[in-house]
Amino acid sequence: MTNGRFADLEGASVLITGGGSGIGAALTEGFVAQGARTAFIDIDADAGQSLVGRLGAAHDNVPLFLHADLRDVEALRSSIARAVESHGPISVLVNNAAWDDRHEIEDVTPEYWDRNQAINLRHQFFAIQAVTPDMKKAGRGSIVNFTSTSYMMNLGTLPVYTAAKGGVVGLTKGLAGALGPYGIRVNAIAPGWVMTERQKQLWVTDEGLQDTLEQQCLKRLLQPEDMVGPCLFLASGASAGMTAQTMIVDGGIQ
Ligand SMILES: NC(=O)c1ccc[n+]([C@@H]2O[C@H](COP(=O)([O-])OP(=O)(O)OC[C@H]3O[C@@H](n4cnc5c(N)ncnc54)[C@H](O)[C@@H]3O)[C@@H](O)[C@H]2O)c1
Repeated sequence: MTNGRFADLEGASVLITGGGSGIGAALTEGFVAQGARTAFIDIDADAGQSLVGRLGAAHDNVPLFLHADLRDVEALRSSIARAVESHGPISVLVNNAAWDDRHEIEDVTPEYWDRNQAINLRHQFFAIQAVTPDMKKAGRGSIVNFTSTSYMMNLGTLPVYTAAKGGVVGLTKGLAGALGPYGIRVNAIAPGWVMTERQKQLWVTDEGLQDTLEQQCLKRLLQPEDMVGPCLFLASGASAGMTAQTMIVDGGIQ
């Protein structure tokens, strides 16, 4: 896949949440390939270390893996502080981590609700809160929040997740308004169905794939790498006039 070259990302200090596997790992690799000083936070130590090993063998700018649970706001804050210590003030934040758990309405407890929102919505706000003081000082910064087309699709199997993903769009627009005067841009990416290992292991069925391909304009399944170009574009000065937007990357359904 060709992602092009975004010269201003070379040497940029980039932080990606959930960057150890799935779409996040493709994003980590994409930013490393641009020459960015890339840090990623993930709860999965094995995935994080193996990604560092793989990318370290191919690139000089080895990414920094920060092992933390993003539901723990203090752990998130201290991970961000470590990224800043190693790479300098963050100029690009990618809020990617999520947990697309399925649930029945009657099984959702207040504790489940809070846990779900903590990984699907809350950490995005607190990561933004932590990086914006430095971005304000620099007078620039780009934030990319991952939402999902699922919140527009009346899916019945994961309403707590889709509520959070709808919230990501509201968060994106609200913070774009608050941070635009400081030169900080906040945009979102809404992927369609992307064939990560987790999707293949847990949710893919022949019928689901067939339905998706029938609905998509593009008659191929989306891969994690399909999210990289759009994210690099939103992170870089190539999109300097864009903020408060949600870019849909779903092969043409919405
Ligand atoms: N894959 C899809 O089809 C799809 C569709 C629409 C939207 N998205 C969105 O794209 C983004 C990436 O999705 P994905 O499919 O790659 O997800 P994934 O589940 O494959 O990967 C998520 C990553 O986040 C990490 N993570 C999960 N919980 C964490 C926690 N508490 N603390 C720290 N790290 C944690 C995981 O270890 C993993 O590396 C998400 O925001 C998701 O909602 C994905």
